[in-house]
This record gives sequence, C-alpha cells and structure tokens, in this order.
Amino acid sequence: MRYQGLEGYRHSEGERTGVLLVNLGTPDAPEPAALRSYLAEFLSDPRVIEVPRAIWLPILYGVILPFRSRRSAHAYAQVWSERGSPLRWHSEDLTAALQQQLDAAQPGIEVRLAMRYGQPSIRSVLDDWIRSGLRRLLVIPLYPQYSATTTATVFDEVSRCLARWRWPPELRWINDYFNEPGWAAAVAGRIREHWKTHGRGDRLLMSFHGIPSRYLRGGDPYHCQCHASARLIAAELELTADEWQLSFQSRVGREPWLQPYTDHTVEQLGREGIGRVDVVCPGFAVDCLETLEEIAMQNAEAFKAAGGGELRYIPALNSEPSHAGVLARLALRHLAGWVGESAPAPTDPAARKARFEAYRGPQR
Ligand SMILES: C=CC1=C(C)c2cc3[nH]c(cc4nc(cc5[nH]c(cc1n2)c(C)c5CCC(=O)O)C(CCC(=O)O)=C4C)c(C)c3C=C
Ligand SMILES: [Fe+2]
Ligand SMILES: [Fe+2]
Repeated sequence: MRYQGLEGYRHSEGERTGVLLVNLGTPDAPEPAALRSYLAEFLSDPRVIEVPRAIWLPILYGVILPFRSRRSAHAYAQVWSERGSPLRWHSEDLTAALQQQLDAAQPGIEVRLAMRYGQPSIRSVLDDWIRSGLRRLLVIPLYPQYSATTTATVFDEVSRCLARWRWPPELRWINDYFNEPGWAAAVAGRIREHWKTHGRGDRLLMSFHGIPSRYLRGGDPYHCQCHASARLIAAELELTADEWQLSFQSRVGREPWLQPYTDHTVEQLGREGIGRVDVVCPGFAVDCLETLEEIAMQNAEAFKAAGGGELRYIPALNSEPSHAGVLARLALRHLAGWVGESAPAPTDPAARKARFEAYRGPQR
C-alpha cells in the first residue's frame, strides 16, 4: 500500500486532540560520533544552509563534520548532566508542565514532544500517535520568533510525515508567540527574579541566536521579531534606551550574520569597563548549549578578559509555570472549535446520545 492506514479506528471513540511541541534537537551523547550524526542531519537541511547541495555537501562531509563534531562534543561535555542534554530534559519538563496546565483548564488534550533533528524524531512521534487515533493536531515549534531556519523546517517535516497517511489528522500550527499576551511579561519576570537575588547589573544585554543576513534580505521576519521582542521586554521592565541592548549570537561560518554580534558586544562592554552585565536570551525557550556554554561560559570569560567585571547569565523560561501558562493559553486559543465551549457537541446527555446514534447508524 502506498499510504498508511489507521489501525483499529472505531467511530465510537472520541476524536483525540494533540499538541505537538517541537524543539531543535540535540545529540544523544557529548561524543564525536553522536555529534557527527546530529550535525549531519541538522546542517544538511536546506532551510538551515541555503547553498546549492552540490557545493555544500562536499564541504559539510569533507571539512565541517570532521572538525566540528570533535569541537562541539567538547562543548556539550561542559553542560551535559545526569539527565543528559539540557535542551532535551528542559524540553521534557516543559512538556509535562504544559500537560499539567492543560489538564487543569481543559481535560482531554494530549501533549507530546518531538525534536526536529535527533530523537525523539517528529516522524516517530507522529507515526505512533496517528496510528493510535490522533485526529486533530496543533503544532507549536518552541521558537518565540519565527525563522525559516527553525519554524518553517518543522512545518516541512510535519508535512512530509503526514503525506504518508491515508487519513491525516486536521492540522493547525503556530508561527511565533513573542507577541502572545504574557510572553514578554514572563521573560521580564525571570529578569526581575534574577535582579532580586543577585542585584541589578549595569547593563542588560538581550542576545538572540543569529541567522545569515542574506536570509533577512530574502524576507525572513526573524530580525524584526527579535527587535520587537526586546522592545516588549524592555517596556515591561520600564527600561530606558541606555539600560539595555540587543545582539545576535552563535554565528557559524564566514558570511555576515545579523549584527551586532554578541561576542563583539560583550568584549566592547568589557573594554568600556562595565562592571556587571546581565545577559538574557529571549529567543531560547529552554536552556541549551548556546546559552549555558556559549554565553554563561565563553562570553563570560571574554567579558572579563576584555576588562569587564562579571557577566551573569539569566536562565531561560524553561519549565517555569509562567512559561507553561503562556503556552497553555496560546494552545487553548488555537484549539478553539476543536475542544471546549466552542466544540459542537451538545451538552444535554439525551441530545448527545441521539446525535451519536444518528451519526453511528444502525448497528449490525
Ligand atoms: C549554521 C547554521 C545555523 C543556523 C542558521 C542556526 C539558526 C538557529 N539555531 C537556533 C537554535 C539553536 N541552535 C543550536 C545549536 C546549533 N546551531 C547551529 C547552526 C545554526 N543555527 C549549530 C551547528 C548548532 C550545534 C552546536 C554547535 O555545533 O555549535 C541550539 C542548541 C542545541 C543543543 O543541543 O543544545 C539551539 C537551541 C535558532 C533559534 C536559530 C535561528 C533563529
Ligand atoms: Fe543554531
Ligand atoms: Fe528587521
């Protein structure tokens, strides 16, 4: 058969509704072999590297993978814990926190987590879920700001997976959520909490993951959404323009990426003799290599080496109730008509029974 069918579907079963959280993904171990297979999948995605395959793949396999796998394995080893990669376990905790909040607000919605690269793959999660009767699916990529390099590639992969099914579930997806009521307030809350415990730094730096500038010129709205996010957070904190700045981190390769670069900014602040800089990374839903190693370790050292005092990293929202709450409200709004008040099921039990019997037809 060309298309897969559902196993044992029965009309009498309710319509199952799911929320799929998708994060970037992470290697299985902080070792070169695991890094190689993770990076090979990630960096051969044409949404991530927009270079003709015939040019890029020989560079990827001949130059990048042998060197980067070793270097990145070392970096991952610095942040690996008993529970594994921080990106993975924080994402798992966030999934559980969201499930709990949805259960309290509107029982019957299932939440699962998948990774765009590595495990658990989108394909493995969807195959299992659809086979067991999932009929309505809301996809939430765990990126507050849209970028083709992150959000769109999740949609690509979900679409490829659903295309294999004879009867795919109904589908909705979220482009971004930085402008969702409560998101900027949740990030601001995290910053205030840090200031309460550690005192307020001399400058707040909001650092977002970068992308090649070429993609912005090609129409990717990511740059604008990062600036809007930072302004919303600054407004929540009632900061004046000289109290905060924005930068872009984690660049890879030689072509220009979005600027100003975080590492250059941190060194500049060090040279200016700034005593304490607080860095928050509002583009990262959960902590990961790029926040815990690049910012909290590498950039902290670079700040000091340039003459600065202390760089303090403010943790991501992770599985904080405020974060799960924002995602729960976002999910419920987008699930309208599928679950809850606006769902068409009659509330009177007798009317419901009559309607169901008409729907089911005569029983043999
Ligand atoms: C080379 C191209 C890359 C683009 C474009 C890119 C965009 C991008 N990435 C994130 C979020 C994350 N990236 C992470 C790691 C990471 N990113 C790249 C490359 C690009 N990212 C690489 C090669 C790596 C792997 C680590 C390394 O070798 O340096 C992570 C952390 C993953 C983890 O396991 O902890 C996240 C999260 C965003 C949001 C983004 C564009 C908006
Ligand atoms: Fe990245
Ligand atoms: Fe812009």
